[in-house]
Amino acid sequence: MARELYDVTIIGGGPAGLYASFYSGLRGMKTKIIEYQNTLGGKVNVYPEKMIWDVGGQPPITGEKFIHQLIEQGLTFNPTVVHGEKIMTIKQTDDDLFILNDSSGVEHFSKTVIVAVGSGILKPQKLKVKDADRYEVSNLNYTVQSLERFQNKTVMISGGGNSAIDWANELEPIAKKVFVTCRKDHLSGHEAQVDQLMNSNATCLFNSCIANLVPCPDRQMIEYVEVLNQNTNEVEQVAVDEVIVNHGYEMDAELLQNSELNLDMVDDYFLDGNAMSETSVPGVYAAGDILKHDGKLNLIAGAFQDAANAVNQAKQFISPDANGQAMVSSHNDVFNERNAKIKQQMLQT
Ligand SMILES: Cc1cc2nc3c(=O)[nH]c(=O)nc-3n(C[C@H](O)[C@H](O)[C@H](O)COP(=O)(O)OP(=O)(O)OC[C@H]3O[C@@H](n4cnc5c(N)ncnc54)[C@H](O)[C@@H]3O)c2cc1C
Repeated sequence: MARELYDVTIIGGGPAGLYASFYSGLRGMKTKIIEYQNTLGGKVNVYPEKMIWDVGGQPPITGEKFIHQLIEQGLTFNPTVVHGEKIMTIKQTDDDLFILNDSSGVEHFSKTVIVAVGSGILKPQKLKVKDADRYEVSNLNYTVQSLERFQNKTVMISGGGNSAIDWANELEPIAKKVFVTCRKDHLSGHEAQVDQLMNSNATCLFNSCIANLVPCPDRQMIEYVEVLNQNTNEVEQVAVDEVIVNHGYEMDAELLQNSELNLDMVDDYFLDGNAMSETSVPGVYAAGDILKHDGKLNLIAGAFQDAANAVNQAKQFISPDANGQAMVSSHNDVFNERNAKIKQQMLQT
């Protein structure tokens, strides 16, 4: 089969990858996105019912609606989308093209690459307690797919980071009672969220962890959680309806470790880049959670800026005379026809 060459291939279809796809279309680049999951949206799929408040100009919106908007925008210029394939390696040819090998053995050819793999393939860190996996089909949760499930329930959340705090704050007003068990003597999250939680009716059990899950008589569900206080060695039994575990994600670093490129890394996982989204390999750019640089903003808003910078760099890598930045969208010819249509619709309503 003849190889089809793309200007840019984006690995990862989360917020960074989808915005990069929009922006590269805006810059007239032939674009492909390759996503391991069968759905786009990245990590936001972990929190479809959480309200997102901190994307500029965007009123509070659920994760699910936000994903729809991201996808609609990301596919504006009809990029090629490959679902359900994991990119295993990236290599560079003698004529300075990139070949990306996917898990089915297919090779993808590209002039530039944008790595937007976030925290890699999402694998939640499991609760390391005897028989925990048995309750994954009943009341042990690693994600919150529906708030309704927790309404008027007693919920034990294990974890002291941003995700655990976010879920505790989301669930506290609707649950009967929220407990948070945290190994440290403090919560490690954004100040406002920590303050909100500490001033709520949720009970935070510090210096403690889940030591044991006690099942109902039929052994199908967790009835009690045994919480161990690591300072006193006392064990408290808490009756629960649901348990949520937020111990972070295992980071799948295979792609960058297996690739035959001299990519500089941070902490053996992240790409050590700069504020222009460049990596140590010309032609390979990065955006979103995978990229570290001095001005990094670890939010969706930061992923968007990285993505636009990555695309602008990729454009100049291919065409050194191209502008360093795209024009603002209202001045961009590619939108003329679409703007006219939208204005016509506005006049008709
Ligand atoms: C519970 C929770 C709540 C959050 N709330 C907020 C919030 O309110 N506001 C905010 O701004 N941010 C929030 N965040 C952070 C935000 O979700 C991330 O910053 C954002 O998703 C990063 O986008 P990304 O595209 O870089 O990575 P991701 O969203 O992680 O997407 C990366 C994609 O790459 C794919 N991928 C990985 N490896 C490969 C491979 N080898 N081949 C093919 N595909 C691959 C993955 O499957 C994934 O779909 C929250 C995060 C969590 C966990």
